[in-house]
Amino acid sequence: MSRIGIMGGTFDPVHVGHLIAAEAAREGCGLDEVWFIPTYNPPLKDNQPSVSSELRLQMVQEALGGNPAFKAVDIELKRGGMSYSIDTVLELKKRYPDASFSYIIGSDRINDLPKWHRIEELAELIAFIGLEREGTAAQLGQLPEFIRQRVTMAAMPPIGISSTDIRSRVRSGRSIAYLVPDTVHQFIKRRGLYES
Ligand SMILES: Nc1ncnc2c1ncn2[C@@H]1O[C@H](COP(=O)(O)OP(=O)(O)OP(=O)(O)O)[C@@H](O)[C@H]1O
Ligand SMILES: O=C(O)c1ccc[n+]([C@@H]2O[C@H](COP(=O)([O-])O)[C@@H](O)[C@H]2O)c1
Repeated sequence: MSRIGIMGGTFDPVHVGHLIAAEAAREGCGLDEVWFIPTYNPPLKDNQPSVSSELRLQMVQEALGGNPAFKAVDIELKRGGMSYSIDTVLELKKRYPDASFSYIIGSDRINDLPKWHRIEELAELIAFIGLEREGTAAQLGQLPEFIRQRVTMAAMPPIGISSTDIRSRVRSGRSIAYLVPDTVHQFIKRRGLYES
């Protein structure tokens, strides 16, 4: 049975923090593959994404390059609407009954888990692989028991990079070199994304 990690995100834009988190989860939890799934409309985010879902998907594809263990999956973009993880997990389990899925998630999002749509059902269907994110420690002790028992932490070097900071850097003409893969950097420059 293949073990698949779901790396869900807005990826507005994808950055090396996402890639390092995915690799840490893959290695730490013995995953066969990590599927990067850009949201169409992210729940619990106040603002709409700055660029279209097609562009966010294309940047993810650029970032993953030829890594055979990483793949971009457009299931949420095709579904449209609010990208609730419960809908994605139900759809993936139906389509791939022989795979085993876990959800990769940074510590900022771990702390939000009780607010996720139909979380009781989701936590029964899937386990979470948590990664500490610089600036927001995972508060596992604050989570209800039914969620806490489904979270396994994997180690990763703390990476203080966010898409918010990258967007703000581009807007103010500062460098984003090495914060995103070079292919993504060129893509952003070529299309003038995030400049205003
Ligand atoms: N630097 C990082 N270290 C660990 N996990 C991260 C890091 N950046 C993002 N993640 C995790 O990746 C997933 C997708 O994140 P998302 O696409 O929202 O990026 P973001 O940098 O948090 O974006 P924004 O700044 O726009 O909120 C979430 O689970 C998030 O916790
Ligand atoms: O299903 C939910 O209610 C839910 C609430 C918040 C976040 N998520 C998922 O968590 C992933 C990371 O979210 P974000 O907002 O950091 O891009 C992404 O796949 C979202 O769809 C899911």
